Order: sequence, then structure tokens, then C-alpha cells
Amino acid sequence: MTVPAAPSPAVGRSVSGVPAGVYCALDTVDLDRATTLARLVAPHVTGLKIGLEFFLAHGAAGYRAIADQAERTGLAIFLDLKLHDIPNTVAGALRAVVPLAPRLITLHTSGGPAMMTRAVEDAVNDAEKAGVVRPALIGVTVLTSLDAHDLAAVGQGADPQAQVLRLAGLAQASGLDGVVCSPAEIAAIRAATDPDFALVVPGLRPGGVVAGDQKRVMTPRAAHDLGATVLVVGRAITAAADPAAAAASIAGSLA
Ligand SMILES: O=c1ccn([C@@H]2O[C@H](COP(=O)(O)O)[C@@H](O)[C@H]2O)c(=O)[nH]1
Repeated sequence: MTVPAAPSPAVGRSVSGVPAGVYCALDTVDLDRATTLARLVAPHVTGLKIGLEFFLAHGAAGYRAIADQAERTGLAIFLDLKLHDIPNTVAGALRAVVPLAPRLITLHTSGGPAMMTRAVEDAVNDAEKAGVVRPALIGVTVLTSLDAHDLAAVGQGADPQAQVLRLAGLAQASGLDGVVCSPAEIAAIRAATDPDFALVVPGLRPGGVVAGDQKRVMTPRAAHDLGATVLVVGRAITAAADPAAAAASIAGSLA
């Protein structure tokens, strides 16, 4: 199939060293599939997201295989490990992965202020020691797969927006560079945080694509217009019959 010419994949405003635009989530345990997807979507996206599925299967060697490819095509790498543990353990995990030089790393804001402030301090030192640019530290607030009913089930009575706002405020006060939120909370966080606070937004479904396990969803265009910095798109691209065409169509929808 012919892939339509893509507009510039750099959309939105880059903040805190986070290049703005669409990042494709390479959620697979298959290294060949990940490298093929990375090649196919490269002309249409700003970055590639490596998450738990790929990293647990292939570790640093797999990361480097994707990062080498990303470097050749000028894409940013987002290492989405969603670290969540005591401060010392998260600091140790960062020490292990900061030398890989991803542009973004995630950790859970519900790990608390002590964990986040320690992460910020240590990431600076880890990056300096490794001679790499410090990654942006991005706090996961309330997963986009959760709704008010799910929050109540785990003892968090707050509605998702109130809980996301609370955690985003905590993340900013702890020195993080931004948060992961759903499209539904972008406007409220933008109003409550510094303009340079990065908003990383999954839960994106172009028209006609099923939500599946995601509960707080919007289209990429709606999230872009609301002010997302990073648009995270996985299955709408990777499960499409033609991933390059799907990525090109999403990039085109933002123009
Ligand atoms: O709250 C969150 C945090 C991270 N994610 C990640 O984004 C992608 C979304 O994949 P889709 O296939 O587009 O649903 C996936 O890698 C998640 O781990 C999220 O969805 N929600």
C-alpha cells in the first residue's frame, strides 16, 4: 500500500527537553517485530516508546538495538518502565538505565515525594557520571485504564481528575519534568502547572479504533488540541494492517 506523505512529525511544543509529538509504543516481546515497526513508523513519528514488555524480554541489548535505529532516523527514545518502589530501589534502577540515555523515563507518582525528589537528585548525578543528557523524569498519575469505579475498588475515593491533579501537583513540587495523564485531564493540569511541565498522554484512539482496556480515551487530534506534549500511540498503529499508513494518518490528523 502507498503511504501518504507525512507532515512534519514535530507537533506541539517541546518542553523540559522533551521533543513534542507522536511516540509509537513498541509493545512486543519480538525483537524483529520491534525493529520492523520502528523502521516503518520512523518517517511519521517523533519518538519510540520502549515499555515493560520489550525491556523485560530484551533488556539493555534490545534497548540499544532500537536506540541505534532511532539515532539513525533522529527519533527520541522514551523508556516507560513506570518505576514504583522505595526511594533507594528506584534510585538504583535509575542508576542502571540512565546511562542508556533515553529522553524520558517514567516513575509512579504514588511512590511519594521522597522517592521522586531522590530520583531527581540521583538522575542528575547518574547522567553526569555517564556523560549523557539527563532524561526527563515523568510521573505516572492515574493509569488511563482506570476509571472512578476502579479507583474506589483500590480505596482511592477521589474521582480520576481530582486524583490526577493532586499527583501532578506533587510531581511538580518534587521536581519532576512532567506527568503521564489521560486526555481528559490535560486542560486542568495545564491550568495548574508551569507551562514547561510536560504532559505525556496515552489512551489515544483515532475514530473507529476500539478502546479495549483503556477507559479514559480521546482521539490524538483532541489530545493535541488540548495541549499534550507527547501523544503515546500503541495498538492504533502497531495492530493496524499497515502500521506506516496508520502512523501517517495520525500525524496527518494533527496538521
Ligand atoms: O496511564 C498509562 C500509562 C502508560 N500507558 C502506556 O501507553 C501505551 C498505550 O498503548 P495503546 O496500545 O495505545 O493503548 C502502552 O504502552 C501503555 O503501557 C498507558 O496506556 N496508560
